[in-house]
Amino acid sequence: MFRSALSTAQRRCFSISAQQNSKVTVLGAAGGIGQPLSLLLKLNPRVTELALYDIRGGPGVAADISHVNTKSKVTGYNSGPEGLKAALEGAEIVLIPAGVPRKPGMTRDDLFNTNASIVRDLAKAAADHAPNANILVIANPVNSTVPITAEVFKSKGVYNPKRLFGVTTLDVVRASRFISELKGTNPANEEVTVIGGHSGVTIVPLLSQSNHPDISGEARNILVNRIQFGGDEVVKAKDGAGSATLSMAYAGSRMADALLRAAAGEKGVIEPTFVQSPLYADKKCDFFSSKVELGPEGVKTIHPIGKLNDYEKGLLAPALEDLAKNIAKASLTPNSILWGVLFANFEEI
Ligand SMILES: NC(=O)c1ccc[n+]([C@@H]2O[C@H](COP(=O)([O-])OP(=O)(O)OC[C@H]3O[C@@H](n4cnc5c(N)ncnc54)[C@H](O)[C@@H]3O)[C@@H](O)[C@H]2O)c1
Ligand SMILES: O=C(O)C[C@H](O)C(=O)O
Repeated sequence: MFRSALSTAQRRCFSISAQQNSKVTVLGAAGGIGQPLSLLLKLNPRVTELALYDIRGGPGVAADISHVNTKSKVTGYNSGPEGLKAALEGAEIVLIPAGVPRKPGMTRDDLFNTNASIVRDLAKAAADHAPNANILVIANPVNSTVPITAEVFKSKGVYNPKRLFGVTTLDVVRASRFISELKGTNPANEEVTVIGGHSGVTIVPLLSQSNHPDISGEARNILVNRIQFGGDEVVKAKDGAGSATLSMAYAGSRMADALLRAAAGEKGVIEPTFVQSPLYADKKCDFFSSKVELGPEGVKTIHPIGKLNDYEKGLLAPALEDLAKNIAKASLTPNSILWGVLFANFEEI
């Protein structure tokens, strides 16, 4: 079952005995996403050291995962600045699933007040102790937590837009699976470009660029809606016990693996991801998810969106409107989380 969930590229890489020395850090490692994500990273031979941090339970999860008989070293850290520093130092990749998940009836934006400060504080530690790492933000609302992370790194003078990623891989994973269910095909052969952001209408699947540009009418409406609101499907089914964790762990592990392969010199590694992007900067969307080619320096090339049909243009307009608001919120909220950054910097002087 595990095998069939892996992409061809991932299967290939998982069977390679890699020479890389790569420390990967998970912040929020004891959570619903953190635990299976850490397990999948333990199975990746490109990861040589796995550092697991959480405000509670990091060392326990690390002890458990460390018994899996792959070569990587696993370390777990207790809550606090010392543990955080040790977890981050020397990291090539830092994944941040730390944060509160949704309950039924909530939007991802409703998580802003809680998660913005969690991500801000972890980003501050990452800027201090792993300024050159690839930072992969999973915590919601991704449309806002990524710009917050950028502001924190800027305030520390270490911002490199090529190294900051909002993880939107789950949208692409869902699109591939849902279209394969509809068409009775193998999802491994179904690639659907998904652009925009990571919440509701900001998620824009480009079916016209998939293997099935013919899907239209009510079937298309239903499929697009399912891709846009796939997260709600899981939140509803979990009935108060959180949101997607296992599929997200798979998606996060796929994104981390793509960066590790690109760092090892593999060419043509392309993943959709939410990065600082020129594509719709004129619409106040300085961050945008699209196909991005990865390289040893992180972002190598942001691919153009390609041709959209009228239906997709109709999806993109409200997506850009919402996304611009989500991005602006990261710096414009009255009780600006950036005050926290400035205050913290002031305290250090
Ligand atoms: N990007 C995506 O596609 C995607 C998909 C699913 C979930 N998410 C988001 O990921 C986040 C985590 O979801 P989950 O289901 O794993 O939640 P969870 O509550 O199961 O786990 C969160 C973990 O974060 C830890 N944590 C909280 N504050 C912390 C801090 N300051 N430092 C370190 N660890 C801290 C908690 O102790 C907990 O173990 C949520 O915000 C959720 O909305 C994003
Ligand atoms: O839906 C959520 O809140 C979690 C995540 O963003 C998802 O898409 O599953």
